[in-house]
Amino acid sequence: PVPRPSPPSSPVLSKVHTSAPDTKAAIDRSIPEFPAATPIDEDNYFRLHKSPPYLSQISSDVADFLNFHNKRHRKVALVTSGGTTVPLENNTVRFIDNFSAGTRGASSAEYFLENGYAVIFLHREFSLLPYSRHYSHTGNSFLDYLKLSDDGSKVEIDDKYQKEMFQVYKKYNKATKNNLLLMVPFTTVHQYLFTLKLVAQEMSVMGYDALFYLAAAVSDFFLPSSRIPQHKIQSKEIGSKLVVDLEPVPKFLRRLVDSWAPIAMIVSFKLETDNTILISKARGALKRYNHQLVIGNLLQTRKKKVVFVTPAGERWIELTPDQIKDNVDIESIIVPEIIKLHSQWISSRQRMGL
Ligand SMILES: CC(C)(COP(=O)(O)O)[C@@H](O)C(=O)NCCC(=O)N[C@@H](CSSC[C@H](N)C(=O)O)C(=O)O
Repeated sequence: PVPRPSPPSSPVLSKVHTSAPDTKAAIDRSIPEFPAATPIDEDNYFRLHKSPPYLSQISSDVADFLNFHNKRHRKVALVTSGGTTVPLENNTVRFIDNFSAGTRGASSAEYFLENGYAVIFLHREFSLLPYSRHYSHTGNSFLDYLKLSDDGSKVEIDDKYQKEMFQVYKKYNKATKNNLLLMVPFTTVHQYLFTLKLVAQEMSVMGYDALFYLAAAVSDFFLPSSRIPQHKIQSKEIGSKLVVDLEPVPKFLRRLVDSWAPIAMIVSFKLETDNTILISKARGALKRYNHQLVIGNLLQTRKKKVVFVTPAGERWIELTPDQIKDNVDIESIIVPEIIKLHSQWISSRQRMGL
């Protein structure tokens, strides 16, 4: 028997960082102008833009991770989380950001792990992470959870946090010790699209055991390499106003469903702020991309209710006042529902002999 590779002792962090501007991939005037969003030109985006320099590192981390879980017939969820940025200069001083704290993705990743899935967490670098989200970005410093020992000789966890932190740490420890969580960062929409395409294509080895859960807040417009200034835009040069001429981001969801991951189950999120258009926009996305589920949510109420939109119709999931009072994560209800749908998806494909 092939000796089992011993799992890494810490969450496999692709040893890459994405938040520093990649000034080397500077202006490339040789890249022709092209409208990025027409279906025919979508792949031009990938053909004509340079992929992030660290992608081969991520590719081997993902391949090892998938190989490890494929051998164990474990389902794998690709959870995307956080907002993508659109840099306005190559030496990025200004960028357009998409709102997302990363709660939806980080919390959902925990519930996928708790339900036996392995998770590739494709996340905005420095946004909320599974498990540590309970103690970061909370307005407190992590030092607020610590105290000095009675004899003052060392630091330890403050007693009032022991019980809850013990539960969180046990789950974190199980995920990391068993190589169940692979953390893959992005910052720009460019990095996100190249990495999503790479991971999606590698996940085809998982067949129907692959699930895509697209909670990242993805930019709809970007500044093509052919037009991005190299250095910080000088206000005196542009006079009183800055005019930014953006292109639509390639409709990657169409590429994901049609070509990168044609047999996996794909769940996307539709974010709106106007309740009167939420369901129609979610239905529109489902019809346009022909994937399995769109979860609609309003920015204002995203932590309390969401709507599942499938070809069969729509169904709201809403926390009760008691659940809100008890700080129940809505993802603790969403994720098991999705897992049920994933099992049904797999059996239906197997019944059809696909
Ligand atoms: C971002 C939130 C609201 C979570 O918030 P935090 O917990 O604070 O992180 C998430 O639930 C969500 O709606 N994510 C999806 C947001 C999004 O950008 N959705 C896109 C669909 S994916 S981008 C798809 C692209 N436009 C295309 O058509 O291919 C959209 O609404 O249009």
